[in-house]
Amino acid sequence: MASTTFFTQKIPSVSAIFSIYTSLSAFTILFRTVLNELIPTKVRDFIVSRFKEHFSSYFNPNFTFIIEDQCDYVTNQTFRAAETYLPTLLAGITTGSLLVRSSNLKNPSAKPKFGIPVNAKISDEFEGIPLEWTLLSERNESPYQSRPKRYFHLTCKKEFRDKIMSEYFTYIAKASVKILTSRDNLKIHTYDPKDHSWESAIFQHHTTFETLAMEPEIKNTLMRDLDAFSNGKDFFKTVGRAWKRGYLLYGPPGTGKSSLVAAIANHMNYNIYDLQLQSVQDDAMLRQILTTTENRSILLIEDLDCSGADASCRKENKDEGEDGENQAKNNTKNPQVTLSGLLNFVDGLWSSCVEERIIVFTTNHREKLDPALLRPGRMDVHILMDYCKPNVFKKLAALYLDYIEEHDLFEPIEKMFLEVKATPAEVTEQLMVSKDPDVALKGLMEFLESKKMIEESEESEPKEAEE
Ligand SMILES: Nc1ncnc2c1ncn2[C@@H]1O[C@H](COP(=O)(O)OP(=O)(O)OP(=O)(O)O)[C@@H](O)[C@H]1O
Repeated sequence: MASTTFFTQKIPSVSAIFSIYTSLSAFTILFRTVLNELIPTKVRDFIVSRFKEHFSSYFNPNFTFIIEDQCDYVTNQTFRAAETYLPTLLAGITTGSLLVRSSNLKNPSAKPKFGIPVNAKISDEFEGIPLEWTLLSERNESPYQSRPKRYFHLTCKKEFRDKIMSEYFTYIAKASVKILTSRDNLKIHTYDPKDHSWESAIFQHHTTFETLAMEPEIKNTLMRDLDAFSNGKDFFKTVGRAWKRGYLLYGPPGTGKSSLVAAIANHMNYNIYDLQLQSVQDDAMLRQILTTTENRSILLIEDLDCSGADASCRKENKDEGEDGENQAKNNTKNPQVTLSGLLNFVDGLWSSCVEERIIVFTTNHREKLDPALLRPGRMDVHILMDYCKPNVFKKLAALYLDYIEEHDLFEPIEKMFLEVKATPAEVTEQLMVSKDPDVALKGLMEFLESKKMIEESEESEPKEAEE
């Protein structure tokens, strides 16, 4: 009897349950309607997302590091290190795809290189800790960048977070430096103003210091200077200077300025960033462009006297009678890359944002450059690439004519070089006419003689006019 009373007291009747359910449903509908009516969608989404985030992070055993491609307006060096290091782990890739690239024009049958596709997961292990990398990409909202924004997710168990933070990132930074130092292909990057990004190509220039004809003393001094620079990390730190070196290569067209840049890149194993200053809108853009270059690289700015940042061009236009309106038009093409903006990179605070950097300026007219660019400390070394002289000729003859060291025509040709202005480019053109030294050297001698006659007649022309 007691048990019957218990059951009749504790278990509600079906009608009672139904009425509770109806009331609850009505309350839920009412609550949802009030929520929808009173709280704006954005606020609701925010509350829901925070709620989810809180609970998922509470229960999620993993921790994720996010490594963006850019930070503080410069390339994120951790991103760069990961990009270099991860292709060595492609055996651990768990997504069913891989990028295959082959850009070696020298050897089309060379083994292709493999890259990381977006969303692919790559496994790594650090001191027994399993890790997972993912490359992600999303639309870029920046007005200066049309390329997608890329970033890595690195995931590990929460308990290893501190160890990864303190040791693993340093480990991949060191590993990437090792990989870059032993890379077999150099790259040349050119800035694309439409896309606001650097376009890359494999750099296959064969010129080395061996094949470059220069006065031996200048060449040896330059090579020693480059080696001291590359081994000089501690020195630059001790004396409190940015680890960079500036070279100004000047001389007439065809004397080997571009060839020398190639020889420096091959000697140092540095990539080249070739920047046309005319394609840069203003100093802010210049800063953004230059801070997205990598360490251990050459920044090349050719024909500096015509870059627009240098006052000489504008002055020249003025001298040639360009009126104010035309000058203004030209200035809108390149409104605000100023000399001081450029100097800031050569010498100022921004010059230290990339490490182990060589900056090379070339010009055919050093005398036209703004004196501010030539002041001590701006460019560390000035190198004149001059017209061909006997020593340079001998080197070119040896290179082009099967290591020839002597020939009857050497003496008269060497004498000619003391009187005639011929560039190494002109000389190599003559030497390539034949593999037979008699034919090639005879052709060169005739070329120099005809040049001498032209030069003499040009010199006498103004005198005749005066008479
Ligand atoms: N010093 C040199 N040693 C060997 N080859 C040279 C040298 N100078 C010029 N040449 C030859 O001439 C070609 C043109 O030279 P290069 O483009 O390097 O000259 P440049 O001074 O940079 O000319 P520009 O001022 O017109 O750019 C080179 O590809 C190379 O074949």
